[in-house]
Amino acid sequence: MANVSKTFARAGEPTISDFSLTVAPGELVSILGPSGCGKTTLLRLVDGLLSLDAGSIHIGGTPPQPSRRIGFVFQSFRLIPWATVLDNVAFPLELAGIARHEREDIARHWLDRVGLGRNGKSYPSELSGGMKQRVALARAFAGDPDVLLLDEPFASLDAQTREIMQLELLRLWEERKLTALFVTHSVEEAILLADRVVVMGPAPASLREIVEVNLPRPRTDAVRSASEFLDLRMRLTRMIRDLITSDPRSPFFNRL
Ligand SMILES: Nc1ncnc2c1ncn2[C@@H]1O[C@H](COP(=O)(O)OP(=O)(O)OP(=O)(O)O)[C@@H](O)[C@H]1O
Repeated sequence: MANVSKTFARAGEPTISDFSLTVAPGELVSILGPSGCGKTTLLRLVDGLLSLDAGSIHIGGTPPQPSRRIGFVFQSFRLIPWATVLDNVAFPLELAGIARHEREDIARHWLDRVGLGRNGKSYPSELSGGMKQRVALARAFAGDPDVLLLDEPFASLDAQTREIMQLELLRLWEERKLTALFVTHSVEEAILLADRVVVMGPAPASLREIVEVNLPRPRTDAVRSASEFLDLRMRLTRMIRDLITSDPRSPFFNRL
């Protein structure tokens, strides 16, 4: 994406301004930044749900448009409450016109991959938060996307489930090696997952820094105690805090 800008009519000033980033196929990029700096907006521009005011976005050479090529995983799971787990995973495949047998086979495969092979007949209300997010991940992977957009997918999970889900996502991503943009507020999560961490700040300079994460893969829990991990965590934590406390619109302006 090159020189991307987006202004919401009611906001008056730009939410995203002059944002440029090239993501390699198979790369996992984490996006960090203070609340309200435009991280979700950026994902919605990549998904084609929102239109650009300026600049361009290309995914494998073509402009974005909502399709099976792009998978989205949300913090709020967004499962269909009255559909079974199997039907939830199969639903986007149904929209894509895939025959019932085939779509159910694909859905069963991905439910197996996330450890929910026995829960296909359950309803979302019968599942824990971690299980719901596994269903959402299975649904996203079942669509066989080229690009996966994840918007704080683990933010509502308890700490232990969150750590398990991070490793689970890494396992699936390493198998499929799809291109992924992962929005998070957790510096630790951003580093653990990513090849690069993009730090966003409020407009007029949406892109503040791109940090390479040169930790070995596969990433395991042991990575969290590596000295490079701890140094990066400190550096990024300070960077985000400075962005918050130096922003005159932030309630924490000049506080620390
Ligand atoms: N549809 C919309 N109309 C008007 N303003 C919007 C719209 N969507 C988002 N905004 C504004 O754009 C700004 C960025 O919102 P966005 O949700 O992208 O930020 P974020 O970095 O993802 O925030 P958070 O980390 O809190 O989730 C906010 O000020 C928000 O109020």
